[in-house]
Amino acid sequence: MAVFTPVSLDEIGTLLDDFALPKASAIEEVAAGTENSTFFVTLESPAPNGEETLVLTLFEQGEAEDLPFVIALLDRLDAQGLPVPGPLHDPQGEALHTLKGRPALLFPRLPGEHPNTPALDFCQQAADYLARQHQATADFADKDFPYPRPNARDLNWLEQTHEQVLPFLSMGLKDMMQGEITRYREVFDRIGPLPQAALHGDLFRDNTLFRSLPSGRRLTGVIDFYNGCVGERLFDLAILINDWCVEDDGQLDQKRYDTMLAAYQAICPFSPAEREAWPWMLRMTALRYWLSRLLVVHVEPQAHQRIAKDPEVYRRILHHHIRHFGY
Ligand SMILES: Nc1ncnc2c1ncn2[C@@H]1O[C@H](COP(=O)(O)OP(=O)(O)OP(=O)(O)O)[C@@H](O)[C@H]1O
Ligand SMILES: N[C@@H](CCO)C(=O)O
Repeated sequence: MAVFTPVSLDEIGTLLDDFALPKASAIEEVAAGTENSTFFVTLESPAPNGEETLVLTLFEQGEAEDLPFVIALLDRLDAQGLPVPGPLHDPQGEALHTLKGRPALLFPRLPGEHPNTPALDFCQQAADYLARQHQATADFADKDFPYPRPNARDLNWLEQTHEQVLPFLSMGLKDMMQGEITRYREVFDRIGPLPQAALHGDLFRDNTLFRSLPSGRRLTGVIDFYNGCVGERLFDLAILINDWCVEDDGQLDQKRYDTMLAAYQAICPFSPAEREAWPWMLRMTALRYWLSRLLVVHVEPQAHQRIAKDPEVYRRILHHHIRHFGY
């Protein structure tokens, strides 16, 4: 289940006219994805930039006010030559339109497949990409940057939200969650500010595309920037590593971990504060997903029609990090 708002060929025709694009010959609902309605749109003839298939996304989660940030971020990364779907702009320069009462964006369809097994060359390229994104967007954290979007899933959010899931946890897990959050506050207040940039905010394997080319397997797409925000670079790197380097039983794959840390730090070396914060950030982002998944399962299952992912996976990852990195 991924399309919450169906769209017909006639309905998309109006939108394509607004972008001065050729008509659509086919529209296909995309089955993956859990938050927005996504379609592949085949054009009758190639668009002026050569695209023959576009992606149409209708935003279902009421985040329209955040889309100018996402558009600015994708425009920047696209201009830097990073493998992201730069949103299409109409002849007036506007990317954001409305279709069926929903905010709508059109993107090029990037080639490639989501990687199931995170082979080392995939890990290296994903971490290299993330460092390049952070390097290209340090100015997004400037106070007067025109599109502010603070991290909505940071420590403040953990502190404010976690009580909602406590009734659904055993005594032991309740203590663990509360104890962890208290410790994060102590540690991060003591360490002080960390370098910031524009974050992807959710760089899981299923938000990347890879393709086999004559030159080898290449990262051809990074997608789903809707958790994009300004925040601490380490927060993004820890999300990446927790998904790419940890098995579902919570065990860390040391080779993948070393590969990703080395690839990231080749471009964005850790500051002393980041070195100290790193194991805590791995724990905090594991707890961030344990909590967000618990919220979807227990607190807000109907509110957003969202498809629940297993919170236990991230509970196990957090347990691993606590054992592995200690206090
Ligand atoms: N530009 C693109 N090029 C190729 N495929 C794309 C593109 N954008 C989206 N897709 C495909 O559509 C699927 C859903 O897109 P997306 O991840 O943005 O949706 P979502 O509902 O926000 O999902 P989730 O938050 O669960 O990852 C992706 O998994 C991918 O297969
Ligand atoms: N990547 C998220 C879902 C999309 O926000 C998760 O795995 O919980």
